[in-house]
Amino acid sequence: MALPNGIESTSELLDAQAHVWNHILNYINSMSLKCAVELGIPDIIHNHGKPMTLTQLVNALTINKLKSDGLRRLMRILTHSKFFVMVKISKDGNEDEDGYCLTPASRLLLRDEPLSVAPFALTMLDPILLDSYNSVSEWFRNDHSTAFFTTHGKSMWEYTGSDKRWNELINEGMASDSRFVASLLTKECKQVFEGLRSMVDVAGGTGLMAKAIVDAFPDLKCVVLDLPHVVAGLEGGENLSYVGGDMFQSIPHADAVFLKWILHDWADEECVTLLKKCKEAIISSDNNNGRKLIIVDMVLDDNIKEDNAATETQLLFDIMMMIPVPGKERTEKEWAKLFFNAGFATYKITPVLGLRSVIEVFP
Ligand SMILES: C[S@@+](CC[C@H](N)C(=O)[O-])C[C@H]1O[C@@H](n2cnc3c(N)ncnc32)[C@H](O)[C@@H]1O
Ligand SMILES: O=c1cc(-c2ccc(O)cc2)oc2c(O)c(O)ccc12
Repeated sequence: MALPNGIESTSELLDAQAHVWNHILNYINSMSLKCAVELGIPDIIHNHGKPMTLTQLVNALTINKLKSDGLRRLMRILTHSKFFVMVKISKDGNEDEDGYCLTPASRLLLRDEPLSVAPFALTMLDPILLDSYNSVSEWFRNDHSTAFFTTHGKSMWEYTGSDKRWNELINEGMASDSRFVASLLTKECKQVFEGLRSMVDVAGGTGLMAKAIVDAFPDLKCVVLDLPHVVAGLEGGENLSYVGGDMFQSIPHADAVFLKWILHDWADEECVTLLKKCKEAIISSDNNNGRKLIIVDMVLDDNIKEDNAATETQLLFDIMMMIPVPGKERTEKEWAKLFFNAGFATYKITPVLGLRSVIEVFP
């Protein structure tokens, strides 16, 4: 049999086939992870307090006991992808047994872990989002702003306002990420907030981030602005208040404006409009540490590093920002262009949040 054009040897042919197969089946890694979170496997192993055998795991889970071999195979792929490790448990006088333990990655999937990413897994792998990925080629041919719109007939934020389950899922997802970022920001980036008297968290969701910031900086008053259905019924406190509204129309005045995971939702034109509104909101502040935007978002590497997991995750986020929302992840050059087009003079990037950075922007 002739080799396909451009393939020079049988081994190159077989490597190419394995590469394609791996990419076709890669979603099974994501779905296996989702299944483990839904079944509560990390929590059950954690609560067991010591390595757990397959039999113990089957007995502890509320599953059909006839499916224990399926569970063994699920645990095998998840152990291969470093969510669990197997250790030998010695039994008096008998052969050793294998037991499953958690890894740093599966500790982040525990439900009661304050920094849990379980809500992120369940939201990102919910059919509401996954269905949109089946419309991507259709979206490339039509004039809709997102594949989410092609699938559901409305924007993701409109959908959130019309579906209670999805609204709760997405708000809990955002809140869990805010817990994660807040715990790092208030420890590692104190100087960014020190001396501020007022701040608006623009599109701040249900306000978890703002709550953590006012708790860490008691002299700071924070307003959370988000769409009316997101902040409906939420009660503020001494230093925290909520405003329902449209950030493209008006933003309350303050020393500083905080934007976490907002600008990556929007195309350049909307970002410049929003940045100009943010500038209007801070420009009259007389606070020397104020008159700034504090942005939490990704800064993509200019040079794509091959075989680098961090680069790949950033590129996956960039595609994710194209499917439910009309957004993108940006390189430093792309960020700078937005800031200068919106009339800002300087910016400072502090890469302290793993794949994301804190960007301070000054008029
Ligand atoms: C990706 S979420 C980020 C939420 C929050 N900043 C965080 O990081 O947890 C985007 C937020 O933008 C809000 N949003 C979308 N369009 C908006 C608008 N026109 N005005 C105000 N908020 C808006 C959504 O309701 C949602 O809470
Ligand atoms: O569609 C999403 C989903 C999220 C999300 C879900 C669950 C979490 O625990 C965290 C985040 O985040 C998004 C986001 O930040 C965005 O800008 C657009 C879409 C989504």
